[in-house]
Amino acid sequence: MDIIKLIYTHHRQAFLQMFALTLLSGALGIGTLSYINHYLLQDNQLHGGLGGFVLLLLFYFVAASVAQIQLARIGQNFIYQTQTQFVKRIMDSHDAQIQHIGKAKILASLSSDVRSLSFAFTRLPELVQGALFTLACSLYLMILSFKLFVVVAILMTAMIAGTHFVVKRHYSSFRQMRHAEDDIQSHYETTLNGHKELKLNRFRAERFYRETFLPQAQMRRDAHIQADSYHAIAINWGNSVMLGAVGVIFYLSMQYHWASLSDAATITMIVLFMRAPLTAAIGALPAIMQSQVGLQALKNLGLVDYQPHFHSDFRLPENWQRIRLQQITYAYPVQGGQHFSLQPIDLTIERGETLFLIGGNGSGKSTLSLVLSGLYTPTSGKIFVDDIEITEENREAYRQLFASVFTDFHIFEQLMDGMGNDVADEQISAWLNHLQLSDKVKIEQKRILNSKLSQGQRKRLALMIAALEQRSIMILDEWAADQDPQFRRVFYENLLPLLKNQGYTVFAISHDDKYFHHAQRIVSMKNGVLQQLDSESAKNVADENSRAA
Ligand SMILES: Nc1ncnc2c1ncn2[C@@H]1O[C@H](COP(=O)(O)OP(=O)(O)OP(=O)(O)O)[C@@H](O)[C@H]1O
Repeated sequence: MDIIKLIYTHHRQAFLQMFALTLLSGALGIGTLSYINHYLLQDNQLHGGLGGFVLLLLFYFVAASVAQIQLARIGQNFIYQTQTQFVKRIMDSHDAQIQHIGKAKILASLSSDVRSLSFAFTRLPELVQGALFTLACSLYLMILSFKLFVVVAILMTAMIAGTHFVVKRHYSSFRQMRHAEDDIQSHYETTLNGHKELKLNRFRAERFYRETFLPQAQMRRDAHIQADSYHAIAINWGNSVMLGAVGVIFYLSMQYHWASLSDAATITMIVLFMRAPLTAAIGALPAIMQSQVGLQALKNLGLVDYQPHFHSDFRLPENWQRIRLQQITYAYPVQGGQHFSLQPIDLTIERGETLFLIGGNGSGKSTLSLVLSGLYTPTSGKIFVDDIEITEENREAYRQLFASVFTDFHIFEQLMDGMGNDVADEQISAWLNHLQLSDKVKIEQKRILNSKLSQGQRKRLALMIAALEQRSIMILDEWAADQDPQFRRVFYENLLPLLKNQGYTVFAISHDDKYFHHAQRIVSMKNGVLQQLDSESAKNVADENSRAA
């Protein structure tokens, strides 16, 4: 199974430890049974054997407990590793891939697949223990009575074959369940993100609930019931065969003298002793199969492999002078028969300039800013920093030149500069002043304490966070769109010049034609085609866009 291979390849030490511990507790269990048969079931040895028996029992208790505790420790470490590595892999994956997969699928994987993998790992010892116990017990049985061993082996084969038959059906239920999980996660998100709309329109709420959500929830419930039913059948089939074996052993021993009474009692004990681990092994199968489905779902996400480091060794010159885009294109994957692509773009950005990108809705402005920042890898064309071409080796270092406020920005409460160091309190209060947030935002130990602000205020906070990073180039995607007219003016007339004076290169997407004269240079985007403009033609483009709107 892939899951066992994965654990063995990536967690070999833990797996071998677990195997050895399981073996030890199994061997001690069998040893105890053999002791009972050899000493306690023989009348003449009874007195001499009791002390040794107590010692052996004590040893079994201590060793089995230590093994179990150790197994729990290994299991929890595995869960910790799986969860933390998954989050790091999300961080390292390409932004375009994350957008393509979608939040709902990733969250479903985090909550369902990572958990099922971890759960399988903790159940794996039971499977291994069950298999080892069965093997060891069979060997011991063979020594006691070969004929009874053959009978038990036939019954066990029937049991395993029956279980296998049921388990195969079980697997398809898991695949159905996992499929429903993605949809349900996305419906949870819709319920929370669209809460206001659903509250205001109860008919929409009712239709969403009845027509979209309930069918998926029902499908998941039915698949669960089916899976649980198969599981119950497998367990009870196993139990029944084992109990049947006890009856058959006594019957054959008493009626046909295949074994003495004491051997029959020991064989029965062995069979009953085997029952618990074997039932546990069968019980572990669903978790292991579920993890197999989870493992496939995780693979399908296409995240990059786990890397422990955060930084590449590559550094670009801090005093770079120009960034040059040469024949850059970017094509989104085809969706519903349509797909947008940037046409070959040539653009040079000089260090320290303030450049505006304008254009109508859907023309490709945000796409270009994402390509420029290195978050999207161009489909074709080249990017140069001075004369250094940006490739896979230095793309990570290239991204470190940028700070941004995109339209879907996130506010991180911890304030830091672009190298991850604390920023001076004076710088923080200066930016709070510039952004007229001093009375609104409380900061303690370089942490923002109240980020529950209006949308316009949150965007000001995002600008402060980006500015404090002191990266050489700043991308602002329609930053002023949520600002009131007074602060919009402050932004264009005071803040942009301030950023320029502080040495920032600003790449701003803007629809505010009133302020176009504050740009040193304006470029316009139309249907993915980029055009350089003077401020007069920029005004004409803006007029055209507003007439079209
Ligand atoms: N993740 C995506 N997958 C596929 N197509 C996309 C994706 N994101 C955007 N697009 C398409 O790319 C085109 C350009 O989108 P983009 O967001 O770059 O436009 P924009 O100029 O920034 O628009 P706006 O002014 O409305 O923000 C749009 O037509 C859109 O349908």
